Amino acid sequence: MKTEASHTILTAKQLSIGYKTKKAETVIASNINFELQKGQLIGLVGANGIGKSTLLRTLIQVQPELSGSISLNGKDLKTTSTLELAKQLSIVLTEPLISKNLSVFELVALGRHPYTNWIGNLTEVDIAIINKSLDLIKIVDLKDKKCYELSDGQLQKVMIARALAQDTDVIILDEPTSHLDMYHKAYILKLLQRLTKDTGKTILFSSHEIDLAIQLCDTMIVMQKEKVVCNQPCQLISEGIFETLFPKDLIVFDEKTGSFRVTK
Ligand SMILES: Nc1ncnc2c1ncn2[C@@H]1O[C@H](COP(=O)(O)OP(=O)(O)OP(=O)(O)O)[C@@H](O)[C@H]1O
Repeated sequence: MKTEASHTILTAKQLSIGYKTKKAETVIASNINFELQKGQLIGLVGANGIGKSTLLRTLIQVQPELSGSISLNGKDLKTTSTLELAKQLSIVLTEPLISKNLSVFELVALGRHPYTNWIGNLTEVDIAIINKSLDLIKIVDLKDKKCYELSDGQLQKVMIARALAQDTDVIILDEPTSHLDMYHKAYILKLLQRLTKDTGKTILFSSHEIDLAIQLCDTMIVMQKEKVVCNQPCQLISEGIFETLFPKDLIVFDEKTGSFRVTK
């Protein structure tokens, strides 16, 4: 629900996403409309292969939309330069494309790249922001460790700290909970929820952890074959959206508990 103080930060209008070659166009999803509000935690869910990563890649402009528009803080992304975009939107990918030979501090420092000169010299302000990011994620003690010494859960926290150091309004994460055990899945999503409250940033993540997303998100985007819907989790439950997400032969959604269970 929109309150008077709400502020729309990321908007998709009549968005159609997919893949285009010289010969053909494959539409993965169309008629996507949403308005994401500042300071919210937003979960993007849907079955395997439905198009979550395609949508996120389109939102971060790694691939072009087929049609429709995306705007960030009221400005169409088509008219936003790469550098401008890097100051407004940061990304955490499932498989980090980084050298694990870097120390944790060095990796988090990469988040300052859009602001540093071409040699990458860090100013005192940059260093203060890096340290604040490490502190917010509670990984100051890992600062001097090499990334290859970290567990998957620790590395995920470091990647989130890098995104924080980039100091953008919006952070987008593609499956931040993959490779993690049950405890760390909940830990990371709870951490993202805390960050939205502590920093006012808008965080959008894709995940297969629908039960956790229902409990923690302010808003969810649910991708289905026929439609993409965006609403508060409780509204989506009452609209019966989760019941139609998967074939009912194996798992069913229990509206009372807001979770899935295996059929007997
Ligand atoms: N580079 C590509 N070229 C053409 N089609 C692609 C490409 N990448 C993905 N696809 C197709 O787009 C569809 C959506 O894939 P996508 O990876 O976005 O789904 P997803 O919801 O993120 O899946 P998962 O939950 O399994 O990660 C799939 O049918 C996939 O085969």
